[in-house]
Amino acid sequence: MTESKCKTVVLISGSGTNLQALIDTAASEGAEFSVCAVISNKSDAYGLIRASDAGIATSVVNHRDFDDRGSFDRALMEEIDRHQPDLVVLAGFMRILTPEFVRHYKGRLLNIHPSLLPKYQGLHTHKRALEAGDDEHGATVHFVTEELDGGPAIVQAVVPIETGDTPERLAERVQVQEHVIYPLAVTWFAQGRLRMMGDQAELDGEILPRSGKKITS
Ligand SMILES: Nc1nc2c(c(=O)[nH]1)N[C@@H](CN(C=O)c1ccc(C(=O)N[C@@H](CCC(=O)O)C(=O)O)cc1)CN2
Ligand SMILES: NCC(=O)N[C@@H]1O[C@H](COP(=O)([O-])[O-])[C@@H](O)[C@H]1O
Repeated sequence: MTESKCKTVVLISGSGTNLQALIDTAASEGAEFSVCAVISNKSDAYGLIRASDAGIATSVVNHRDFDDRGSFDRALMEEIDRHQPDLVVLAGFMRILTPEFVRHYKGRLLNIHPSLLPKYQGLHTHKRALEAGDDEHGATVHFVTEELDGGPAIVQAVVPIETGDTPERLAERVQVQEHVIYPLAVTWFAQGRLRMMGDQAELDGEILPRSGKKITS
């Protein structure tokens, strides 16, 4: 990475509240990274409006326009690489990526997942945590690997589950913490403090625990 800011491309599929948190952090005094482009697989993603309002380049690569995952991912890679990013950030991006894509961005591809990984990989995590009777839930920022939501964890926010919680109410409280930990992890990467070492994450030269650095709300 040169002396200039860490160039980040953000991939979205929906509302973009995590994108907004990254945009706001990138716009703040002393920010260590910039959001240079936002790419969505869905043309109606509200996150595209958030990016446009912030003067950030946007594009849509719709997975429905391709015959298979491989061709979609190659088109996505071509669009991403036009911006020559230092880091690619998945922020509510809802497509499973192929091994080819993951290899291409290995070590510079992050995701935020709405659970305390390794619990509840995949979808519908809030509902699953409630149905399991867990007393806590949360979110995890991790490096992306071929294994779905199985990459090395970087940072986790723990959110207590409250009596009467619904998946929607729980998701709201989890997202408040997502908007804290995602900018934090991206900043660590931009500062050159965070890297992926094999199947582990390393911060300031120290291997992080399996579930990442814990932040309790
Ligand atoms: N190879 C990887 N790809 C992706 C990862 C990853 O860790 N490795 N993380 C996900 C993000 N994610 C959860 O955090 C996730 C996104 C999407 C899905 C999924 O089942 N997608 C379906 C379509 C669902 C939809 O369109 O609503 C699919 O792709 O068929 C699971 C987990 C991003 N990719
Ligand atoms: N498996 C991926 C996944 O479920 N990601 C989740 O989607 C939401 C996106 O919200 P946003 O578009 O408002 O940032 C976030 O809560 C994120 O954890």
